[in-house]
Amino acid sequence: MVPALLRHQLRPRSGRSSAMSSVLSPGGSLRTMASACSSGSGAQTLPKSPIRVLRTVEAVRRWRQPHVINHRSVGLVPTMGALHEGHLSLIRTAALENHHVVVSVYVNPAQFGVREDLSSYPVTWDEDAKALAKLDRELADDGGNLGRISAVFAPTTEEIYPSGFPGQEVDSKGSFVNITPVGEVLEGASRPTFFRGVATVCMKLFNVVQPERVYFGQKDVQQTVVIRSMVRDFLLPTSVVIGPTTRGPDGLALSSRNVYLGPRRRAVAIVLPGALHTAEAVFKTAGLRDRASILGAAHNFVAAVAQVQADLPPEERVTFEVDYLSLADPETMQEIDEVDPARGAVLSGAIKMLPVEAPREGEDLGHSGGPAVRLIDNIILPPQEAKNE
Ligand SMILES: Nc1ncnc2c1ncn2[C@@H]1O[C@H](COP(=O)(O)OP(=O)(O)OP(=O)(O)O)[C@@H](O)[C@H]1O
Ligand SMILES: CC(C)(CO)[C@@H](O)C(=O)[O-]
Ligand code: BAL
Repeated sequence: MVPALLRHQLRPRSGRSSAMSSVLSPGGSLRTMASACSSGSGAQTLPKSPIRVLRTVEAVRRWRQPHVINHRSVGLVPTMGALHEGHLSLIRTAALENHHVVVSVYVNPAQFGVREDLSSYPVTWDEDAKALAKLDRELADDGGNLGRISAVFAPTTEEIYPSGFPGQEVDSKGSFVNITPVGEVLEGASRPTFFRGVATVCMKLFNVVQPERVYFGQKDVQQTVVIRSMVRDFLLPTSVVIGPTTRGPDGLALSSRNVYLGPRRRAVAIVLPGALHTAEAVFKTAGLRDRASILGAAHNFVAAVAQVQADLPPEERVTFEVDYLSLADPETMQEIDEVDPARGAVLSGAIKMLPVEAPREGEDLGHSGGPAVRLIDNIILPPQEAKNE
């Protein structure tokens, strides 16, 4: 059987870099968002655009109702804003397949650990609004699309968590959705409240928007497995569509958090896709299937890059730590010793780019002064077709 994750891969598109100019705090973003919207006909819209901005659960439900009656399909693209070409590619796919596309923009506190970057997470509402308006015009001009961006759902935390601010501690009480064991390994091991927060907010977004289809990026591969499991196990009436990872010209996966890197660390961050590609080649080109050979190649690649950096003077050097390099089953994300050709596998990794130890004068260290940045990436090793005898 071909695992579901692998059946939904789309062809990759290349992307632009994700430089974000205006960076505001989450609180500031809401004020900016409100003032950035025009409200000529009563409903708020993005500037110079027909895209509605819906801020409440009730407003989404009111907007949604006639589309249920008229059998118009809705595709939801959940995001945390700071939009880049990866997000836009998901929206393009959603517009091909649905009469209406809803993009949610919400930095969900429940998925950030207490010591994570909730307070500095990049918020670029003005740029996001412009990117969405521009994309919507592009979608309208292209006759091949079924729909356009009909609405942005940008709720407040009061709307999404009516019982109060969600707990960020592992033992917090509250109404949470837990998807285990898939949510406990890899990203879940490093970020113990992460998938609880993701599953909880996605359940809420799906309940509010009631989309026929939801769109997620392969960049966050374990998240796609968690969401698929949630949809299956809670019998949710929505289809999960996975879009390919959009990369910069250097091969680095686009990510809102790349803005933290600054040029020096960005140049070295490609160690992660490099390691995964090296491991992929062991499987694809050398034809080896065992864990030691595949992941050994990735670890050797990383060690070689780390050595090059260690030999540089501190004002040129970049340091990083490998969180994990993994070879896992595509349906469960559990580690495997050997790739089963009928199932394929997911090669994934996470690295922490450490702060620059000796900044040069005037050096651009990245957003928020260049804190440690955790980056993730993955490559799918697809199942091999059975040969016809
Ligand atoms: N490079 C990418 N290619 C395709 N999809 C992406 C890419 N980056 C993010 N996505 C998808 O966009 C959706 C929203 O992601 P999110 O807003 O967290 O952006 P992000 O770039 O992943 O941010 P972060 O840096 O916090 O991980 C998710 O489904 C995510 O997988
Ligand atoms: C799916 C998501 C929008 C939930 O907050 C987030 O985890 C993300 O952006 O990948
Ligand atoms: N794209 C995943 C969101 C997060 O890391 O919080």
